[in-house]
Amino acid sequence: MNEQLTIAMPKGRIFTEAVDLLRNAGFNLPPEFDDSRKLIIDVEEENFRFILAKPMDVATYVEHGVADLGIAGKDVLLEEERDVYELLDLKISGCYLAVAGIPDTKMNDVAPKIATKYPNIAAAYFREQGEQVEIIKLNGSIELAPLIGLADRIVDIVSTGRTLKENGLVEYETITNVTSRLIVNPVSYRIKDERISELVKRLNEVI
Ligand SMILES: Nc1ncnc2c1ncn2[C@@H]1O[C@H](COP(=O)(O)OP(=O)(O)OP(=O)(O)O)[C@@H](O)[C@H]1O
Ligand SMILES: O=P(O)(O)OC[C@H]1O[C@H](OP(=O)(O)OP(=O)(O)O)[C@H](O)[C@@H]1O
Repeated sequence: MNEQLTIAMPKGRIFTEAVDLLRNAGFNLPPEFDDSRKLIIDVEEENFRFILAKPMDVATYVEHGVADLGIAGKDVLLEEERDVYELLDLKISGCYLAVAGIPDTKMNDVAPKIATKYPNIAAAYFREQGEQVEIIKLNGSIELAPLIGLADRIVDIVSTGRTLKENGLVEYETITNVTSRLIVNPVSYRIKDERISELVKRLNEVI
C-alpha cells in the first residue's frame, strides 16, 4: 500500500544537501524546494509531504509522530535524546563538536563556565571527564562568550574552523563527529515499513 509519508526536513544549512540527496535517489522534488517560503510542501507524484522545521526541532516532530521520518544532525539527536530510531547516516553536512577557548588559558578551578547551544552534550562531556562545570546556554554567536569573559570555554560546532580562527580562539578537545541522519518514528516504522524500507534502500544506493 502506498501510504503517504511525512518527512521533516531541517531548514538552513542541511536543507540543500538533503534535497540533492533525495533527487539523486530518483525522487522528483519540484522547484519549490529551491526557492520558497512554504513550510509544508506536498509532492503528490511521490505521495510525500515535507514539513520544513528548525533543525533543532526535527526530532521533536518525529517523536510526536506528526512526521514519520526526519533528517537531523547527529548533534541534535545527542542533545535532544528523542524517542526515535536512527535509520541511516546520510553522510551530509559534516562537522564536529569541540571544546574551544582562548589560547593558553586554564579553566577556572572552581566551577568553570562553559557556554554552548548544546547544554546536555556539554554537561555529559564534562561529567565524563570528572569536571564540575557551570553550563551557560546561548542560542548563537557562541564564540563571543570567552572573548568577553562570559565563559572559560565553549562547546560548539566546528566545520571549516574559520569562526574560531577569525576570533582568535583555539580548539582544546574534539567531542564527536557530526553528520546528518535519517530518523523514524517507531510506530511509523512498524506500520509503514514497506514504504520506509524502499526509501532507505534508494537512499543507501546514493550515499
Ligand atoms: N558550520 C556549521 N555550523 C552549525 N551547524 C552545522 C555546520 N555544519 C553543519 N551543520 C549542521 O547543520 C545543523 C544546523 O543547521 P543551521 O545552522 O542551518 O541551523 P541552526 O543552527 O538552527 O541555525 P539558526 O538558529 O542560525 O537558524 C546542525 O545541527 C549540524 O548538524
Ligand atoms: O568552523 P566554521 O566553518 O566557521 O563553522 C562553525 C560556526 O558555524 C556555526 O555558527 P552559525 O553560522 O550557525 O551562527 P550562530 O552563531 O548563529 O550559531 C557554529 O556555531 C560556529 O560558530
